[in-house]
Amino acid sequence: MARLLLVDDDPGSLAVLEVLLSGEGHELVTATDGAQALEALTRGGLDLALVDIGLPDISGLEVLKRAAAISPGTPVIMVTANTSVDSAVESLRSGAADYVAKPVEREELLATVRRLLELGQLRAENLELRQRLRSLGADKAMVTASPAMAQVVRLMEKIAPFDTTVLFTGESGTGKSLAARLIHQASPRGQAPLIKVNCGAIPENLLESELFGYKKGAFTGAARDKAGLFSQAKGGTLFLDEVGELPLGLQVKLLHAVQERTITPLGAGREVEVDVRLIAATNRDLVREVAAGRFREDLYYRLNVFEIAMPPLRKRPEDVVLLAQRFLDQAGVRLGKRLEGLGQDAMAALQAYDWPGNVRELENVVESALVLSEGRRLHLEDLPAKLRGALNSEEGGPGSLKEAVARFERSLVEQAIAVNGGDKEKAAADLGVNLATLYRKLK
Ligand SMILES: Nc1ncnc2c1ncn2[C@@H]1O[C@H](COP(=O)(O)OP(=O)(O)OP(=O)(O)O)[C@@H](O)[C@H]1O
Repeated sequence: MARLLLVDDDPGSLAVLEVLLSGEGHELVTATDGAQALEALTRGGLDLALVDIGLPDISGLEVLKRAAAISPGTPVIMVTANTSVDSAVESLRSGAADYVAKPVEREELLATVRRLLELGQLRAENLELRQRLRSLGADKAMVTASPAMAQVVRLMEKIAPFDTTVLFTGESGTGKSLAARLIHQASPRGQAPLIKVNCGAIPENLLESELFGYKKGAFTGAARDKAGLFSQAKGGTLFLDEVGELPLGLQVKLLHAVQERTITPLGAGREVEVDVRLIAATNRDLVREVAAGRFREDLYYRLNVFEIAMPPLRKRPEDVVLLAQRFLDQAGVRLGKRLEGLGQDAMAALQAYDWPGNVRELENVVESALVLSEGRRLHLEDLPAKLRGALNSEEGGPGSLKEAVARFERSLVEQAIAVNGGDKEKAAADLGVNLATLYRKLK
């Protein structure tokens, strides 16, 4: 049995909610304005709140926002007065767990309430899972030396435990897929499958049956039932990569699946429930795609409940050398050719380049350089011409290598000092130089 708070200033609407929920065996607490609602939330012990968006004193959205502070464990369903996408979207953005539109339909309401109560239970049982991303070490799997990436990891840690839909945006190769995997692993769904669909790579006519599955005889060649990716991801996470490439017709079907939490396999007479957390990624500007009529606005808002923008590599210079070192080690193990590390000249060149292909390009550059390398360390001559060019053209003219090396050394020293909490002696020890050298490099 759960305790539900129902908030509506109209006695008629309140009664409707009470009737709809009466058969479920929950304890119902009612409030007819914002002040009463906040009072009830402050008293606590509520598993769920249904809040009408239009209240006489403080708006439903305001109640929603304050509820997050007063009673963060109580998910809020907003009851929106009409079918206006705006207020629904605004609700989701302001932290509502979901919304239902008036007139409230029984099945939809009950399904939403049940889902959120189940989720709440999971949450309570798995509170310690919130810590898992940390102990799992996102920063071990992901290089995150830059402030921009540290911020991304903080967001990931916060949202991993919840079923919130996440949209990763960012250029190709910035690590969106890796981040999606880490969120999945750190979530309560981490032991269940993570299924990845590349929406741009599957031909349009196959995509629907891939996603939703089909029944035997649904079309010529359908010799037996086939579970779609939604079903394969049951209990786990469905990762929709390149979601911006999804054809419009399928966008409608995806929206339906996200909204109703049901899908209909091709040729099936009835809908089946889906139980997946959605993570989507795109390197397109979806706002522009919406404006151009290529992406449905309602789907965009459903996916964009929580957006994480992956910064391009050129915006996080602190990560470049660390990533290169990691890739050099990994490729070394894989190819059976271990090197001692990166030469100063190679480091400078890696830092001077602007990495249009981001981390993936860096990974490829390091691996090919490793294959070519003949020394104990990776050097400038092992790197592709585009990188050597970047280094030479940077300040134009001779002396630029020296400057680049100096700049790089300085950033390395600063990083070491930061890592050691400002302790220069420890930083010097880490870098294998004495204190005097460290001060000289800083100058
Ligand atoms: N911060 C990071 N630390 C370590 N490895 C990373 C990091 N970011 C990305 N990588 C690695 O770089 C490669 C590219 O990353 P990924 O495939 O996640 O990018 P993406 O943004 O999903 O690309 P696309 O949009 O093309 O699908 C992968 O091998 C990934 O493991």
